[in-house]
Amino acid sequence: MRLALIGVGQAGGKVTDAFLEYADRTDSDVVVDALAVNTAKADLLGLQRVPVGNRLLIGTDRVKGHGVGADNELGAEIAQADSEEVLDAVADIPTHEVDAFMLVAGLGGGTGSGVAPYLAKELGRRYEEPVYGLGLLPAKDEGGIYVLNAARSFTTFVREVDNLVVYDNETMSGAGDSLASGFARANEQLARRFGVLLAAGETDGRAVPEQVVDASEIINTLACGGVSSFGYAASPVERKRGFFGGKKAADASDATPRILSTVRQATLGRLSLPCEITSAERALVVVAGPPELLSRQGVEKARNWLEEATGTMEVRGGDFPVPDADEVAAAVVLSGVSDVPRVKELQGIAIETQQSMRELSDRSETKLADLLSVTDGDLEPLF
Ligand SMILES: Nc1nc2c(ncn2[C@@H]2O[C@H](COP(=O)(O)OP(=O)(O)OP(=O)(O)O)[C@@H](O)[C@H]2O)c(=O)[nH]1
Repeated sequence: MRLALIGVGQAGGKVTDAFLEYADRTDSDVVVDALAVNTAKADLLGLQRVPVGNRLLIGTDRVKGHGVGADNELGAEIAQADSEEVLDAVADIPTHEVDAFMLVAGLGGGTGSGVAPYLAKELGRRYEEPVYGLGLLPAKDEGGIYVLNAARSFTTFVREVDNLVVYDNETMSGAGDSLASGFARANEQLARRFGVLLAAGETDGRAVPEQVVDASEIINTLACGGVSSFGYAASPVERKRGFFGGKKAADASDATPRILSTVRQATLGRLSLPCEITSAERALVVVAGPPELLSRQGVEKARNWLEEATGTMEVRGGDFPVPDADEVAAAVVLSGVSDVPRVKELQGIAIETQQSMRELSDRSETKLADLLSVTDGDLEPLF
């Protein structure tokens, strides 16, 4: 599947950069073109891969290139005022080569969270290709304003995209990491996991899959709309070196159980958005690895297992042979999930935050009035 990627806000831009880095590294052409949209000039300057001409600074008359400071209502206003600029840049993308648009945004901030849903709406109106969102939820310790932003943006974004794939920053591994290195690793993992899925149908002819997962399989999986979660797991393959240093074929005796256990791990392990898997409407599984380890029986068994585990009949799947790969990897998409405790939790905290912000603002007004009121005498303001 070939994407036009639009990273919005700081997180959106960084994840887009990571996708481009992955595509370069693996010599894959899953990203047809990529744009980065931001209200903060510094964030755009910090990007490494998005071409300079594809970095769009919007809202300069309102925020002078300094970002919206986690105010996603302002982000949404700027999107409404300046979206033409972005849509003009999208018009330069060769859309005949594009299977879908994907908007990437951190939902906790102000720019990505406010601008991405509006762009989704406009793209949906103008293009036939599906418009997907990749939304990043804030981790639990990020604070009330981020959670409130995320809850409001989530509701709007889901409504405007054909499917919202969610990555919860709470699932980021690496407790001892600095924030920057934690994000960098999470972004790299995101790009790799998506990369396997997207590249599966874009074979370069070096190794042809038995069951191809092409763009239409992904589009049909996501066509039920709503929210998606994805999982990934990999099992390392031991390989001996041949006489001339090349890699020998891997031992294929345990190919079927290996595929099955990797797919189970991808589904039951840490999902990008933890959810009740039986609430999924559709599912997709891609098994990637050295061709000699991609047994047809293994892929079929894995698909049957996924059907049973999720209780859905609509499970698509296939293989993605990668000669010389050092692992067998499984990428699983659970589409249209509806039992997601984390979203309910987020909404609960958001409502509380909203309420206390209102109370605090009312109280501050009264306190200021108290502070300014003079009891003994009269103080005239200057004008
Ligand atoms: N996964 C991931 N999440 C990130 C990254 N950077 C920031 N975030 C998350 O994104 C949210 C903040 O969004 P940003 O993208 O920084 O904010 P913004 O959209 O640029 O908006 P403003 O800074 O308010 O103008 C927080 O919830 C962070 O946890 C990143 O590189 N990767």
